[in-house]
Amino acid sequence: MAIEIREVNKSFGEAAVLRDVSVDVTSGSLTALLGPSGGGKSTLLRVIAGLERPDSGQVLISGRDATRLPPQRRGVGFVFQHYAAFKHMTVFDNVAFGLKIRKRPKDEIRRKVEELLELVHLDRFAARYPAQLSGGQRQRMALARALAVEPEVLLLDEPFGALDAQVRKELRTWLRRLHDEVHVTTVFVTHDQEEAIEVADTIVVLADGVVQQAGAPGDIYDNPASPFVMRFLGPVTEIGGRLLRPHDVEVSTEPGPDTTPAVITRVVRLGFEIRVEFKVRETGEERQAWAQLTRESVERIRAESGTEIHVRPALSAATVPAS
Ligand SMILES: Nc1ncnc2c1ncn2[C@@H]1O[C@H](COP(=O)(O)OP(=O)(O)OP(=O)(O)O)[C@@H](O)[C@H]1O
Repeated sequence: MAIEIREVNKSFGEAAVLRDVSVDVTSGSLTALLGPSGGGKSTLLRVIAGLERPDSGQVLISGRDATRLPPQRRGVGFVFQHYAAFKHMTVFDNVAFGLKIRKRPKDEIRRKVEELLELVHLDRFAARYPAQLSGGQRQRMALARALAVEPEVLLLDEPFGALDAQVRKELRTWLRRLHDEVHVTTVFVTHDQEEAIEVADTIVVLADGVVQQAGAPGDIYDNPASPFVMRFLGPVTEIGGRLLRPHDVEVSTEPGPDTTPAVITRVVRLGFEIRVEFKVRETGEERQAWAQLTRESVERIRAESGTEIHVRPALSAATVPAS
């Protein structure tokens, strides 16, 4: 089910939180709303859900104007960061809840819940209570509960936000796989660019209430529309007044066309990749920059502190003006 957000504006008092936001979410896709804190991600998700009414603009779900529909008539399921499970109910009953209030036949409920618990790898935990689950298991239960009523759209607000880094990583891989199995149109909010790049088909970068860029993760990473997006999506360094990815810096011991002289200040070995920090002298000023190199290239140029080098953006590098 496709979602179209058309020129949505939303203010709280004087503060404009969404400004002319237009986003297309393709049917069956997994879309990340990515951006810094306070950028408007949750508000946009709540507008899609029907929990906030936009001041102007439209939300179309499957081509139908849903702007004024109440949440329960939009066919959307939600999972929020601090998911409130029913503590007095077992995992099975938590997942069955939405089906019970819809008065589905008992047999159907059992079949459905068992199938979902298997899908989220909680089949062995059906009889437990939420307090007896780990944080990651509880989030998976929340997803199973949201999926139980077969929503056409699944909205996840920082679904793994409260969990530690290791569990987050496991759950993102798992979410991707789950999505590949069930194909429900999913929109999730995250401020973690790695999470967005790894999981999503499409990333919408939202900051200051404005869509800064939208596209496939690879496109946004390689062709950022602005210095802001470039910095937000990954590491950057600056050479010759341009921002580029540190793995796109070419380092040589000889000067060449368009190279800038530099002196290595530090070599940091992080496994296969090596971070080479250097001082560049440009227009009479000294600045720090760095390159991410492989072991081979570091050996080739005999990089160590004090080595004189010449740097330039690789020919294939995507760069944006630094300011
Ligand atoms: N109900 C509300 N009343 C007043 N201001 C609000 C309300 N909801 C959100 N805001 C403000 O709107 C702005 C955007 O908030 P929102 O939660 O959408 O951002 P976000 O990008 O999701 O941030 P975070 O990652 O911190 O959750 C913030 O400045 C916030 O304080």
